[in-house]
Amino acid sequence: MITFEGVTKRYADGTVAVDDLSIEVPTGSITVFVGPSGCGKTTSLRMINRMIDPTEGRILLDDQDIRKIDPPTLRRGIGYVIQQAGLFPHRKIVDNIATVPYLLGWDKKKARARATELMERVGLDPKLAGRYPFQLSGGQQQRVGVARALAADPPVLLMDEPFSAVDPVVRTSLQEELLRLQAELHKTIVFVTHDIDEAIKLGDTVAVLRVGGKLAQFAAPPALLSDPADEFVEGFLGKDRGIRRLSFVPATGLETGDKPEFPGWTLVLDDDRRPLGWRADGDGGLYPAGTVDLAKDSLRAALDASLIAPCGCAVAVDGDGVFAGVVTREALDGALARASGVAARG
Ligand SMILES: Nc1ncnc2c1ncn2[C@@H]1O[C@H](COP(=O)(O)OP(=O)(O)OP(=O)(O)O)[C@@H](O)[C@H]1O
Repeated sequence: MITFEGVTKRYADGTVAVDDLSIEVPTGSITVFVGPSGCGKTTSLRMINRMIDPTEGRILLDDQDIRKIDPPTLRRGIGYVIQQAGLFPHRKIVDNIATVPYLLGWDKKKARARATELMERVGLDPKLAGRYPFQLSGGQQQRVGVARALAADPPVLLMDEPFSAVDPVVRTSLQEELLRLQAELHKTIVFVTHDIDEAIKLGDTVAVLRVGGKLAQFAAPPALLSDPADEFVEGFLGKDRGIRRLSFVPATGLETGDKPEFPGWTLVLDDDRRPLGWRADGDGGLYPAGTVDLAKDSLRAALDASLIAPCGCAVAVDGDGVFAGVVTREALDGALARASGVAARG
């Protein structure tokens, strides 16, 4: 756990970048610092690895005051990923990733073997190992940055806007890769972004900061969406909070009818009982079936599937895409009503 206790950072010119921040960053989960430009996100992050020292207050890492740990020792347990990866341009990819193992005195063979293993972990073709950073795409460079930060297996990972310099499609895949990695590795990750959607997608907990370095709210994404602390947080969260919140409500338990039909429509299944589409009784045309896997998808996905289907009825499938039932409108309406009831209660 990383604990901020009344942490303030005032720069020499008097700028208060962080103002009396007290939060607990839980071990093994992702905590996101989000807020507009200049609200003190990077300053807060860099105080964790002592690139910046607080003016007041203290930061504890697993109950130990980090001022009592010398910075090189502290940083050995903390990986650091920055925007545009910050790779060494004259070092091959494999040697960029092996930077910390080399510093720790690993022999070259072991360090390179670790680097190659990490390339696969972060979704990079090991054939790229001998290239230089300029020979990689922006997304690939970011993956190298993540691999480099993980090389010595630090328990803590600091990530400062790591995905903001790549296009939205690559960004989405990097975010998904991070979540997949985290499900395996369970690192304590502190992630800085100015993008609230990224914060909500990645964060187990989100700290919203306002300019002046004041904490506006510290909460899990569903709570943030259903119960923003004030107008600033509400405005920062933007529109469609209700719909976005449904992403956190599991679709498990939605009732289904077992007949592949709905008045006026028949669901066409292939030989393996996978839905092909809805056949209209009237014109005989085949229209798309919106499918949802109730075991793993959200209520938002179920609603979306029902809106895609021409008859307004989502089709449940199992993990192999095999027909598992038709989600009744009553079941969906009931689940939506329950979800909004929970939201209203906060
Ligand atoms: N070395 C410094 N000296 C004086 N002021 C600084 C210094 N570094 C940062 N600041 C100021 O502290 C405030 C917080 O900066 P910080 O970089 O932490 O914000 P941020 O939220 O990460 O911003 P951005 O999203 O734009 O990167 C800003 O007003 C910034 O101008």
